[in-house]
Amino acid sequence: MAGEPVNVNEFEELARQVLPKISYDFFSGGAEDQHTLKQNIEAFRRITIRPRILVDVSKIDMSTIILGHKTSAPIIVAPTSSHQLAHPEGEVATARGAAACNVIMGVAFTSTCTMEEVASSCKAVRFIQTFAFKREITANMVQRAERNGFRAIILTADTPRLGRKEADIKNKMIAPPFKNFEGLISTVAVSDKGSNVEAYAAETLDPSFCWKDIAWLKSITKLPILIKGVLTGEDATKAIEAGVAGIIVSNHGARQLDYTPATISALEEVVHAVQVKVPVLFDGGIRRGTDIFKALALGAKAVLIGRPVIYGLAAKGETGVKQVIEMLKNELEQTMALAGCRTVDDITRSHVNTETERMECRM
Ligand SMILES: Cc1cc2nc3c(=O)[nH]c(=O)nc-3n(C[C@H](O)[C@H](O)[C@H](O)COP(=O)(O)O)c2cc1C
Ligand SMILES: CC(C)CC(=O)C(=O)O
Repeated sequence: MAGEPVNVNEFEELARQVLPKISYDFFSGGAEDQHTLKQNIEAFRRITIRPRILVDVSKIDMSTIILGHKTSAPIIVAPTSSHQLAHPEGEVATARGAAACNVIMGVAFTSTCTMEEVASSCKAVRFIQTFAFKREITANMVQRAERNGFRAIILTADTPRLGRKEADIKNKMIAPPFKNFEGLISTVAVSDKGSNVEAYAAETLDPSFCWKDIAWLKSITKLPILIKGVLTGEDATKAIEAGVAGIIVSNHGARQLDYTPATISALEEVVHAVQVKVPVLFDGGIRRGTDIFKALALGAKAVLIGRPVIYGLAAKGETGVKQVIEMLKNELEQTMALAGCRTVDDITRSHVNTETERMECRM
């Protein structure tokens, strides 16, 4: 690619050039046929924007408040693992990039820098992400999150076991050391059969964890809990009953169950079930400011960005993370101006048309 990247897709190309194939495959891949992986992006293309003209857009304000924290834009860095496979400074560089843009940083417990290292590296508002781990691991995570100033817990609930990413199996992907587990689990044996990430999962996850166990998690922490991986109205209702502080509509970047819907197609069902009782956040396939605009129009309070941030990190470290977030912010600002929305609250359902409305027009 000639010259500097002008959009986040071009950062993916830069990352592909600098990363070893095994790492690029790990970051970019999805489960099995990767049908949902493609749909997460394709489904955005089927939504059109209904702009309004002659609105005073001389000043655009993208700021918003998420769980009481003011951010410069409705953008959160999604919790993703293994950042040192992308860049030696790992999650510390990512968090600094997020802090520079004044957006919230999601830190995966399966990070390659420790929670403590990330916490002391920058002033970003940080949320810690955990899986349904065995209880002793969760209890340790909660204590450390509270001690280190994390502001919320993201419970990723779509992973009772690991999705099958066939590229990782073929490549015999070796997970980097997940330092937060030190002292909590025995050293994970390297499997010669395929990805050793599975060995980690088997040793740490508790597949019997279910809705009633959220009461236990709530009993051991004062931090608000966001539940990540909700794709249906039924589960959104259960999440509200369980008393979560927010819901993240996500299919884990299409890395868990293939043939789940594109997340943007599942968003409205969840938003309707939630009835504004808690904020609904969204991730999966956001590559443009127009995608953020569409997700907000369909009811999301903010979006999480996964792979583009990793690609920025791989290409240029902290600077790349910052550039990716700034690009998305600039594109959102441009979209808001051209669609006639001065603030994020001005973006409404009537600013987009989905396939459903287009079908109705034809009838
Ligand atoms: C390489 C990679 C690692 C991930 N690791 C985690 C993780 O540790 N915990 C988690 O909840 N989600 C994880 N995710 C999912 C992201 O949080 C997010 O849901 C997804 O990346 C959003 O889709 P996008 O990549 O299209 O933006 C991971 C995603 C990727 C691509
Ligand atoms: C270590 C893995 C379980 C991280 C993850 O969630 C993923 O790779 O999708």
